[in-house]
Amino acid sequence: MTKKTAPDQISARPFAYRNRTLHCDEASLSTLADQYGTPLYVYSARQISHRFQLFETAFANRPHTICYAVKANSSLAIMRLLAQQGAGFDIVSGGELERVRKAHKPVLKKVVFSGVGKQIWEIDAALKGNILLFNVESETELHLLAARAEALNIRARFALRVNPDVFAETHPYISTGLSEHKFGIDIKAARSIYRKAAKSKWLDPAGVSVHIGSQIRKVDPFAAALARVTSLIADLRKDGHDIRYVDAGGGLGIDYGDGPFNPAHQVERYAAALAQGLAKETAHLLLEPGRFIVAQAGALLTRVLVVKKNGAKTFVITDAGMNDLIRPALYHAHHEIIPIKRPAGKSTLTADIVGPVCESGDFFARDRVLPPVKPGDLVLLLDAGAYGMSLSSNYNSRPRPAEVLIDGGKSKLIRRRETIRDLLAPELLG
Ligand SMILES: Cc1ncc(COP(=O)(O)O)c(C=O)c1O
Ligand SMILES: N[C@@H](CCCC[NH3+])C(=O)O
Repeated sequence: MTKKTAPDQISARPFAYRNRTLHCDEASLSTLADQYGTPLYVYSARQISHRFQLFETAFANRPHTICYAVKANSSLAIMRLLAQQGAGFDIVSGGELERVRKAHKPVLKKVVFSGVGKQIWEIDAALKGNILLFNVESETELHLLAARAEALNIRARFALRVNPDVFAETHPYISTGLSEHKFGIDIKAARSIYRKAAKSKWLDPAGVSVHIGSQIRKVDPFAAALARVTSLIADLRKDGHDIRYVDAGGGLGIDYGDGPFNPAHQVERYAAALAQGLAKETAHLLLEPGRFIVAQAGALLTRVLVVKKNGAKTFVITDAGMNDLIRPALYHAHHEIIPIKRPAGKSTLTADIVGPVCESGDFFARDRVLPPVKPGDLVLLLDAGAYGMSLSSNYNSRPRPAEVLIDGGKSKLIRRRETIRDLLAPELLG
């Protein structure tokens, strides 16, 4: 088991040079590449636990449950690590529910279920698992939930996920809290929907939830969204509903650049903003952080296959591609890229770092200045622990990477590398 570390004792990233070789905590990345091959996702259990504890500490003064957002990194081993620390989970599918069951079954009672298109089999499985809360995103879903609850003779605790119409100042693809987005229910319509729902004995209006987007660095939008939710809760109480939970969603951002970043400070500012929005509201607070917990704890280790020039441009082609880490292609996201062997001199190369996939969008960085590299060298893409492996695919029939967790100086394989046989297994020649 990972020991709890005091918030100020560890740096924002677990990757650092020791004797000129990059390590993840005590493990040499060059040794890991030899042992497990590349591309390889590497995570620090210590950093994940540390981030979780930062959240616990920042919210220690009020009743709360941290429901880690499974979509950020759905590894069973990482989920188990977090469950052992007391985490609940935010899920968005029947598949993620099954992951919770497999990682640590008793934690089903700390699960909240979000998502705009829940299907009957998913609702049934969650009702039977007696999860904590359904975050309902439409009236259609509310009717379906009531019908399934009646069919199974299980009363459903629910929160409406309200859309507060607050701008989250993040990439448009990952902003969710404006009325133009598909997520949630217009906050102005919520009160009357709770009134209607309360007429069904199969529905328990137990909470209100909100989630305004992801990778949000400024904390004011969280305060604004929560203030609107708090005022709704006051109205719902006047209407006689027994609201016990307020779900503030996830979305706290990290620093993907090379500047200084103080995670403890960031989560404290976030907690203060939520406290401001909640004012005197004392309902049990649910939090759904994903990225903040796992992004910087993980990185993608890859080997350079080719260095080539096309006209004026230099390309560094690695054995990882956009199918392994799609964030740069999808959002033009920035990931720092560093060599595993610390460079001796000061000379540099300006190049596009790209994968082998047959798409021009298959890049990790464009016109990036980095120390000279040659085929066979290892490089590391930082901050890839969230929305890396969980967004990976088999495009170009490429088996997905293996994953290792570094814990107490030891490396544990937590997902073996896929094989071509794995890829072809579900297919039928017809
Ligand atoms: C409902 C919900 N909760 C939590 C999260 C986790 O967000 P993040 O990883 O930004 O903390 C997301 C993703 O944006 C989400 O859609
Ligand atoms: N996939 C996004 C985050 C999406 C959050 C999910 N609601 C990212 O990589 O940054």
